[in-house]
Amino acid sequence: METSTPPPNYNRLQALKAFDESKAGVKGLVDRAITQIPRIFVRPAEELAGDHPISDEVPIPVIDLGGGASLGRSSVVEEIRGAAESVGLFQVVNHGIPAGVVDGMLAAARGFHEMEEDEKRKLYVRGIDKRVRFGSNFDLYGSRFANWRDTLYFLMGPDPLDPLELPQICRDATLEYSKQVKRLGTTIFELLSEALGLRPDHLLEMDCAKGHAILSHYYPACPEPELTMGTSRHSDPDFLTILLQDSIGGLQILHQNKWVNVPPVPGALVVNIGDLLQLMSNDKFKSVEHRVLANHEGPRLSVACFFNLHNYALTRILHLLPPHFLPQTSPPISPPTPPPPPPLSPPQSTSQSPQQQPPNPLHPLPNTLLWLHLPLLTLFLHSPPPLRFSTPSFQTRNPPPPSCIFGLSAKWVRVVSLQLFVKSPRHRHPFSLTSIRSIDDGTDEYYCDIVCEGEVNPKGSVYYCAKCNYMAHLGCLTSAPKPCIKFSYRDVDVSSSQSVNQSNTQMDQIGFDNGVFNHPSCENDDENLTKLSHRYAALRAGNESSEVVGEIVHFSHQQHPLVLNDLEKNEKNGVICRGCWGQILGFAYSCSQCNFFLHQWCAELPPKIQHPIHPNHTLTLIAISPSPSYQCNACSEPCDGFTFNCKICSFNLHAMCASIPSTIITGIHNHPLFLRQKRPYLIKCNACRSDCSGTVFECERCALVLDFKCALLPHKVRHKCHIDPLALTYVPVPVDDDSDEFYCDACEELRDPNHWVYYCADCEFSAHMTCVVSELLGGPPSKGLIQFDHHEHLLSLITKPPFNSS
Ligand SMILES: O=C(O)CCC(=O)C(=O)O
Ligand SMILES: [Fe+2]
Repeated sequence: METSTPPPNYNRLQALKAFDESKAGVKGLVDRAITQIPRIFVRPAEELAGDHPISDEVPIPVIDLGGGASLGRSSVVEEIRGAAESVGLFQVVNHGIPAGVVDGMLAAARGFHEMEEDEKRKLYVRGIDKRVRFGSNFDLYGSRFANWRDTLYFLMGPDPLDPLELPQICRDATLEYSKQVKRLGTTIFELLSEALGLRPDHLLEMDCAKGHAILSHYYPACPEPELTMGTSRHSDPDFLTILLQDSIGGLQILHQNKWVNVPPVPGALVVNIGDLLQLMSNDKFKSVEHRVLANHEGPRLSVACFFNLHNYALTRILHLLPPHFLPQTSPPISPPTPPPPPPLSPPQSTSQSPQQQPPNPLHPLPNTLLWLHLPLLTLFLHSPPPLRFSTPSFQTRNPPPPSCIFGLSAKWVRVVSLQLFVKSPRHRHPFSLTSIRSIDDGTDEYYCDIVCEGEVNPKGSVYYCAKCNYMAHLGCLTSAPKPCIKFSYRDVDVSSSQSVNQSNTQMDQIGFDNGVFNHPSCENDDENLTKLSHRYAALRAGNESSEVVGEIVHFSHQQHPLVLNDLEKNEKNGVICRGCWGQILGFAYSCSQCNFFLHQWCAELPPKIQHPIHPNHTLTLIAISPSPSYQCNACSEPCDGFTFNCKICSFNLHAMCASIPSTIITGIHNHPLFLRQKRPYLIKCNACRSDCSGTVFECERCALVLDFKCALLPHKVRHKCHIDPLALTYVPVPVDDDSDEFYCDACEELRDPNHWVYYCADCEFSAHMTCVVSELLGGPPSKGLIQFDHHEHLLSLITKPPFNSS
């Protein structure tokens, strides 16, 4: 085929750039009456060859939200649960959005896309900073082929969008549709919460419906539709999408390796689960891959509403307690009484009888974190929690951390890591929270060995004992008849005085060797871990509430007991933790005789952990002074303070680095990034282009690889070098630029155009990553102050005191 073999002088980048600079989108091409599609739109031959067959065998569920006379809320919840679990997509009718509003939205979208090119050009922008933008192929320079589609994008919330920012031609219709679709989204999140066995407001309380964006897609008629795509195969990187499509069709989902049509149903809206909800539900709900075919017929219009937090947040933890992990027969743990579910859609709803209520949730939410699950955690750009906790370890290395410490890994990391390790009376070894994917023992069926013997979802996570290759459903283990014992002392049964005495002996054996304090449990059987925890528990007075004052003997400061107290109340805020060198604000352990403080989280770190990036051996907690022989295998910085260590392999992880979730979603990239061990072959970080000598985060969909530190960089910062916020971005090289030299607008030195930059699209200002956040990257400190958009104060540097255990 002529179009599949590029002519010898074909310059793809130039062609992309020409299309981009026309700012007229695909509609602009069609208006010029082309008969062949430009080569940038042609799907590569190997992709065409590897495509899946099309099938209509699987009917797409159509769910009547009105319920009808005989259907109650519970059957709607059941239908939604079935669809979200099996297909990941369904259509809803009787959804409560009036036909006039829906039609008005489609007409308004069409009105915008069919305006004069000059009018649309005013909103044409590349980059993701604008809340209102028109464009074609937002990933133009990064995708393998361009899509036959233009898009108008509005970020409607969480912060309200000034209505005057919307183009007048579609303003009223979009505002009305946005309001109605948000209301529908709220209803669907309630139903989905119930489908997970949770209180109706659970997903709403986790801010799932807090932000949404409206994308109006325009798919012009295509002269060669078989050669391209309207929208390439993808899944949505949000919580949930509600899609309005016109009657042309072309949307398909990938189900059991076949492309299945999602036929337009009059009056229906399409709902699909996004990646975040799949993660949060521990893969119970499916974020289905989908695409849109190009078509001779056109234009096709669709309006997608993405429920997402967008760039609103800085760092936020999402945790969900998936009910399918809980045996149905388990007694409820102080279940709260769920509020009555709201009506589904105003006209048809009937009041619910008690029998129609969803089953009681089995757990109080969200105060217990028993089932908090590492791979479920999602990092968003979000305002940090109160500044009580220390910086991640790589920030606390050289140079020292900003004094007003924000948390890339703040409270949530601390909370999370306490839940990663559990000890159950049913098994002698501790269990660690592990993704099945990382176990990979050659089998493809997994069973709960410890409790129910039932099958385990191969895409989910379990509590896992690596020594015995035993696993248990998260819920099975944590809802075992006797409460399971978490490694943190606070959950340990304090009744066993015998254990306390035995652990005294262990405590006496703590050794000091080459600047390394060995945790007493290093050399001993795992069962001592429990005993040690018992000792902590026995020493502690009071109960779980934050008012408690507890006392422990800590392995890193054996000479005196440490007492837990509120430094804020005692006006001692701002002291430094000897475990992680972060500032302490609020609760901490302190020694009344020495100037020695530990964050509560640092003091309560588990003595041993099993970590997904070092699965073959247990890691032991040690406290060390900086030494070239101890380098963190995640961030590659020297270890200093509390470190998890494998003696056999000389493998180390800063306690903080060990606590970073193995799945993150950051504003830097649209898809989840997965924590992976260093590859056997040399691999370069896409952002800084340096060899990844440590652990990486990678996207399974885009072959994007970021080293540990770059992946955790803030997506957006405000820095003294530029007046507007800067976003961490890859900025494509302008091909028409005569000069082949590129400069950093902050330091005015040369920059490598292949490296990511902190970028302001409005001013085309680009700065080296290191110029903006040198503190985080371990380079020379940028002088003075730095501001991150998630923290209102400027951050300054403080000097770290030398490590000294007394
Ligand atoms: O246009 C469509 O039907 C689907 C659009 C879509 O998948 C998206 O916006 O993510
Ligand atoms: Fe999509």
